[in-house]
Amino acid sequence: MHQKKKAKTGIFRLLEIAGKRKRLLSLSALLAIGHALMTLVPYVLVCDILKALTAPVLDKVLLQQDIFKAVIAVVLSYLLLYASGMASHVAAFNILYELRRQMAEKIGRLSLGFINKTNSGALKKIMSDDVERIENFIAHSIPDFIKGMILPLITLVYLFCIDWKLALASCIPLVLLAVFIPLMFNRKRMDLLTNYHRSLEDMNSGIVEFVRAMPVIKIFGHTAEKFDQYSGAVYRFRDMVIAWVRNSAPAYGIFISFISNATLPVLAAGLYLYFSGSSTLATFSLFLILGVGYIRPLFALSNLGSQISVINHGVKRLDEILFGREQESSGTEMPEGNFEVSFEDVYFGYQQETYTLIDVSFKMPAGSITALVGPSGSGKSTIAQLLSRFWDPQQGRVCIGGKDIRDIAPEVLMKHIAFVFQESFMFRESLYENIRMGMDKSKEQVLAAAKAAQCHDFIMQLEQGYQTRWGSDGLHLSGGEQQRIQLARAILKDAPILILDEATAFSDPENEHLIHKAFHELIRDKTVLIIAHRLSTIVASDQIIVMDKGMVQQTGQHQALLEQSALYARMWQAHTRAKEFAI
Ligand SMILES: Nc1ncnc2c1ncn2[C@@H]1O[C@H](COP(=O)(O)OP(=O)(O)OP(=O)(O)O)[C@@H](O)[C@H]1O
Repeated sequence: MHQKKKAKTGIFRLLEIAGKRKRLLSLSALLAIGHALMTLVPYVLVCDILKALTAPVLDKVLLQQDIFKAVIAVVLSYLLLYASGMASHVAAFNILYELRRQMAEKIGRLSLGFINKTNSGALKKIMSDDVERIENFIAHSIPDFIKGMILPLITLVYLFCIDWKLALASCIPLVLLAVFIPLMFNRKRMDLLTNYHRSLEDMNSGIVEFVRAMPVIKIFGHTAEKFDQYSGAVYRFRDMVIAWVRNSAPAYGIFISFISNATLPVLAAGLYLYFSGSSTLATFSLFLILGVGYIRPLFALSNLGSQISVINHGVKRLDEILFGREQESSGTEMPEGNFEVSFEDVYFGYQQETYTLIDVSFKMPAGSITALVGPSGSGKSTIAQLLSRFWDPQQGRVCIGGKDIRDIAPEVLMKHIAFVFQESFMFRESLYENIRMGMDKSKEQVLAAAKAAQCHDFIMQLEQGYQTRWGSDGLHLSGGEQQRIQLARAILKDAPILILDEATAFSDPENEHLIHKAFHELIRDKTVLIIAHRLSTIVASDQIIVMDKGMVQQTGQHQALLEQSALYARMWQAHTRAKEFAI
């Protein structure tokens, strides 16, 4: 079982993640410090040059040497910056790779239901955008932060060595900043920042939904209403930004003006000391440059607060996946050759307080066909999802061959179950790979499955046949053709237990005939669970389970159910009437 350790949060968690590349990051930090030192050298030399220029006799050799040293320092400073950036980027991209790999592995161990429920856009955002931000922070912000802290410190030490009185004057803006910086990072501002990110996300999701759903919105004439919903999110974002700016502007303004006007105390003190004869022009000039310039790197720190807030948000979402509850399994083998499925007193709810399935019990003998029917929302798909362990029941057991599926290793269970979904998921690969799906099967087996699923003919009509890439220009497969590819995958998998979820829902009459041919090939000798709305497709099933409001209302064969179940009889009548209407 996954033990959730006492998790670090926010920036501490990020440093923990970054710690995996401690050596490279330390190297980057050392190089960043070297760069900071080198950037100081030309300024120090300016002081020497000024001294040389104001000396009674001009020492040209010394002057040339200083200029040469300054050029070397500038070159070295850039080389060190480059090396530090390289090291931090290599570390960051390795961390990025590691995080994405860990997340992909973890997603494979999370319950399929969790993945199904978590919107794919949100998962993409976490795996792509949030991880990217972490890379950005490690690659850029950590070196900037080190530089921002070290450079002022070294400069001040140096300045104190030259002239402690002028150095004290240079510290005045720093002291004032120390007072005002906490004002910038107040609790309210941090809350506003969190809300800012939330409303930004709302607005982004709003626009994606608005654009994606445009055909439906137009057909149903909801453009104005949906636009209002979207523009509502935009207005909320605007209000949020205004509130944030209002809160931060005063402290930020003070921060910027201190940095920009840091010259004043040095200028005043420098003029006084120069005219009173306690300081030289060279020293005064040095303080005018360095005693003011040392504050500039602090600029980089001014954005740190908002960056940390972004990172906190991203790291939290990342950890929701990395520390997400894994499916429990004591993981043993499948019962040898016995593929009878049974639901025993199963209670299941998506939310804790309400049950979607209530005391569901039934048996599917090995090699038989069981159909689930019932009104929309009665729990048919949920039963299918429980059998393939998308979720675990809160009470009761789902068994294969008498063994609780929680006691079967997930990968072993998956090997024995094939699921034909309502929607066809196609991958950006060749049609051949779309059928093979990484299974260890020969070319002959793939082709045989495609033929049995009635795909072979339409695939061979394509210019590149099986090598045609899904997503390539000009390739269009109808819904029925995509479903037949799904059936080919299931035939190729040849799993003993098969779940068909409304597999004929999208087909046209010609496709339906082909799909039925493929079906018969697929279901031979299998334990089959079919969820079908078209009752005519399941009249010959070995048993039909009538579901109503999450409960098994009646179980039996078609003829018997017509007499015993009023609900089934009504559904059958509605179905035959619909068929007559269609004729
Ligand atoms: N991921 C989910 N999270 C929360 N509730 C869900 C989820 N999936 C389904 N439900 C709810 O569970 C109930 C049963 O849904 P289910 O999809 O199992 O019914 P169904 O009989 O298959 O319906 P349909 O015939 O319309 O597909 C419904 O009220 C549905 O809203």
